[in-house]
Amino acid sequence: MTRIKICGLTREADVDDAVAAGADAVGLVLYAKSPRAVTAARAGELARRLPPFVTPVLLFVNASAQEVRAGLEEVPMALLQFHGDELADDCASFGRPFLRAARMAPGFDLLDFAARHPQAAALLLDAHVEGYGGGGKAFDWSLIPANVPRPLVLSGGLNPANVIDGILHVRPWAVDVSSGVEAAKGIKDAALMHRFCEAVREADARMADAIS
Ligand SMILES: O=C(O)c1ccccc1N[C@@H]1O[C@H](COP(=O)(O)O)[C@@H](O)[C@H]1O
Repeated sequence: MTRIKICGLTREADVDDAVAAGADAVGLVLYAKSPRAVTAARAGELARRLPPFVTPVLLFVNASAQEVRAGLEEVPMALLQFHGDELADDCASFGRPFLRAARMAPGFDLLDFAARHPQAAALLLDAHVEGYGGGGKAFDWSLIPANVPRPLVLSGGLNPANVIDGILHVRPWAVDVSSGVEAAKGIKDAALMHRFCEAVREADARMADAIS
């Protein structure tokens, strides 16, 4: 079953709608330059709405250790997502599992990147965009080598219309979406979140059919 993360939530209603749609994880962006940025305190408020078995993810871009710790004080059980130029040892220094974003572009060596980030729980594959992420841009999935030795989270420009193809092509552990389920930057659309999650389940059903 492909796990689903919906990222960039800023409002209580969007958190509730993401959970109702079937999200396994919700992302809270602690990066001041993002249009989806929330403060650590706000991330705490939003994360405390989550029911059991839905994971809060705190997203950072080149944050200081102090900023990461401030986020963890508010959301102690968070999974971390490092989406900038962070060093491997720094990502691992908080004693929490983390996703390490790789910025996919022609010539990028994902196998080398995986080897340089051995402690990452999973590699999150995003398109190389200005501003680090959340750009709504897909990358060429054929750039992903076979046998990357880590669970993969496919992201970058996913939406209800292309996520089935993405899953069937990449077979990731999870998918992550932000722009593709928004009514406006930082404002999620409940119907699009539902359609996205339904599409993921459809992809899973097609993969199960192909096996049987
Ligand atoms: O969401 C943001 O604003 C953001 C800012 C800086 C780095 C990452 C960000 N979001 C992540 O970007 C990818 C792709 O998002 P999209 O679906 O293409 O909009 C996703 O992993 C978000 O978690």
